[in-house]
Amino acid sequence: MRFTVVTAFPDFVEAFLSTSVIGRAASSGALSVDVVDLRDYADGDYGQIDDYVFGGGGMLLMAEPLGRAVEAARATSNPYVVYPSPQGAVLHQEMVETLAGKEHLVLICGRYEGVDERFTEAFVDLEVSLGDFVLTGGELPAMVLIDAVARLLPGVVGREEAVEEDSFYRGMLDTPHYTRPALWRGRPVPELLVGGDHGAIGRWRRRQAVERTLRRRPDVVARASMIPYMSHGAYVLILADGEKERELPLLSRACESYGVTRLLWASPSGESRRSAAGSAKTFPSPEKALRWIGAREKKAPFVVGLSRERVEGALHWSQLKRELLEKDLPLAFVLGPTEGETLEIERCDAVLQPIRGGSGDPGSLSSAGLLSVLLDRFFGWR
Ligand SMILES: C[S@@+](CC[C@H](N)C(=O)[O-])C[C@H]1O[C@@H](n2cnc3c(N)ncnc32)[C@H](O)[C@@H]1O
Repeated sequence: MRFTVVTAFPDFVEAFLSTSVIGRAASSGALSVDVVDLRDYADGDYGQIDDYVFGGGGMLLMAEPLGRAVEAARATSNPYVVYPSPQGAVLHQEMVETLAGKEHLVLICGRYEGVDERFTEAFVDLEVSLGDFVLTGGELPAMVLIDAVARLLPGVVGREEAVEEDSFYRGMLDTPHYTRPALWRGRPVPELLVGGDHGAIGRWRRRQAVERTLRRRPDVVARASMIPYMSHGAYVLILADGEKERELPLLSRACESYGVTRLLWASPSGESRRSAAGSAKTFPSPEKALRWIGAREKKAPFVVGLSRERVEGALHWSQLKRELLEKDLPLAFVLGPTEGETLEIERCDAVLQPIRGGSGDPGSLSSAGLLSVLLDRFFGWR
């Protein structure tokens, strides 16, 4: 992957490259960084790159030198141009992952009042902010972007799994970490971590990650997949009807894609539709299906109903997601019958608000469509 940093202060960026892990990765060839001096694209001997803001104010980087610098980068590739700016979208890990998929990033370092708006309109693909505060220049944000993107590239940081365990990689914050000594100023390391039971350590870490995310950044939970953090299985129970019977292969594929433990199929009328159920496990009634989950998990499942109609007390999915992570129980999503009959709410521990598209009509989505949206909200990650 290639980065081009366009800056009026190349020494600042060069110093970072000569000392950091990222700099070493650049010299080993894992990535390449060109630092471009904006003055090389200025007019005249003096190399003017900035001027006064029209209408009053401080200085601004001029559009022409910036435009020429990007055009020079474009002569060799088709780069994606990023302008770090306090007015951009606030940077987060998913954005970093998207940027890591580009072949060539050109990073434009603003200074003074920023850059001429016409340059942004004509050349910039994305404006990115580090947060709601103002720095003196874009060099630090450019270095932050290079660092965050580069550590996702193979061979840049030593142990690749470490990247996958970091905060936000799978949506949750990282677990707490400890090193020697095992007792420091009267504070011991959690005992389980010094024993060698890696299964128990894994479970403890996942639980810690969930608890600290719920405590510190509950907003992040909406973007995380629950599956890697659940101590029990996640089941989908379909209450059979004609539409779902036709859609069974799609329902089944959605469950597989999102890592559902088992798809269960129950006929509310009590008759067994074994022939229709395919890979799903068939039960003559929803109660029997839920009891089967309880016996398998050694704990009764938390039953969540999805209804197409508005039900009093129904929960928003993001609120329910936080509650489910807190409870850490086996989970059964129940997809109710399509028409007529409503899901028997008393069987459920919680009911979700209906999934609505822009038209506001949940009836226009197929059962497989509804299930996919539901699974993506709880088990997908962004
Ligand atoms: C002093 S700032 C300009 C601020 C600009 N007048 C404004 O209020 O939006 C100079 C440069 O620093 C960089 N910068 C400052 N704060 C930033 C932030 N929070 N995120 C990303 N870049 C930032 C930008 O490249 C910006 O052009």
